[in-house]
Amino acid sequence: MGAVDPTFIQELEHRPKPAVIEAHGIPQIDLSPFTTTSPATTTTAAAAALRDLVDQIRGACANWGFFQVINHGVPIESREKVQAAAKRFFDLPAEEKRKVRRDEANPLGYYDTEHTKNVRDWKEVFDFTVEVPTVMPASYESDDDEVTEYPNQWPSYPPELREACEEYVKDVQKLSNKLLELISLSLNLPANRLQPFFKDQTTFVRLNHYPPCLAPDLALGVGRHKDAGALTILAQDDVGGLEVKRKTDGEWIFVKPTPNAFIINVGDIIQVWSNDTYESVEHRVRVNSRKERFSIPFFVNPAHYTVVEPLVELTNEQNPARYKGYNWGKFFTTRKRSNFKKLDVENIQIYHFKKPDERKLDDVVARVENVVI
Ligand SMILES: O=C(O)CCC(=O)C(=O)O
Ligand SMILES: [Fe+2]
Repeated sequence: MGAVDPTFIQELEHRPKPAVIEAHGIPQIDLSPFTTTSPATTTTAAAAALRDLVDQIRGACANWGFFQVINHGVPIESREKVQAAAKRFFDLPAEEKRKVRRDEANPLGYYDTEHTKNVRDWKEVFDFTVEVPTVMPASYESDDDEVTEYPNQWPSYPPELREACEEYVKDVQKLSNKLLELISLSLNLPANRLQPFFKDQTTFVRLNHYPPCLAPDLALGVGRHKDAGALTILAQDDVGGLEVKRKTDGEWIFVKPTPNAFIINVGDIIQVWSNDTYESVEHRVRVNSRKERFSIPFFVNPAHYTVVEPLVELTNEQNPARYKGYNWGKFFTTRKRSNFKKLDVENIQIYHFKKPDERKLDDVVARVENVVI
């Protein structure tokens, strides 16, 4: 990427601030009580440690929507292999990378012109799915029931990329299952309550590369957004750039990299399942004039046919469902469509499925905060 094209330039109010505010208090959670024992623990001490862990998860999800985990069980070598192979891939000439370029029919593979909220992101990506095959609706049209398979497009160079990614997803998948169990427990649900939604999961992994940028004050690596899926398990390198919008005061907070930790954020689907007990949090990525940066989000997404709606156990007469159900596959394909083409319309959001009374309230909040939800 050369000089800064106007398509990358953020509106004044969305540009990164020169002064970085570092995160103090983003919870760091030690998963060892859960990674070394199973949830069906027997000893009293282990049971108490698990209860404490579930309390920490509840607090982090409710107050931040965002936390880091350590002692998560994913071997460091597994992550390092993907990072090294990703660097070799992104170092290739553009025409080589474009051999596995994504297109409208297959949104997996390489891509360098992604837009977030209609402004181009300063990044290039490589996407692949965890399940092979991954089944998705063939179109975003609500009356079209046809489905399609998304094939992964592995490059021939570097040859080790595919195996490194396949090993990595096996390890992160275990962490994903554990986190879903912990989140279920934290909502006072059985540990396996969310598991059935992921039988034919549409989980995918993205390798992000943010090249150095000549105008880090004007552009963003990824513009402000919330993750649409259930949960994101993010590995970031030691350069840093991720910023999270703090719930308490709306301030953008820099998430300082912690070696070998994963950053977990609650996505829109958990917000809906939990009927707003937990909220997905806006985040963005600033870029750097000198250093390139790599990150690897693992987007935990349910089966395409999942109707996403508040879980019945979490709603009652006093706390009625705040959302109408929506089809995950159709939601995803609608999003992809507007990513693909730079459409001058607002992207589909869970906000659009809020029940009328709730929506009115959100309109007021959005106006007060002056944000586009
Ligand atoms: O690179 C990062 O730190 C975050 C990337 C991100 O938010 C995304 O790809 O959805
Ligand atoms: Fe994100």
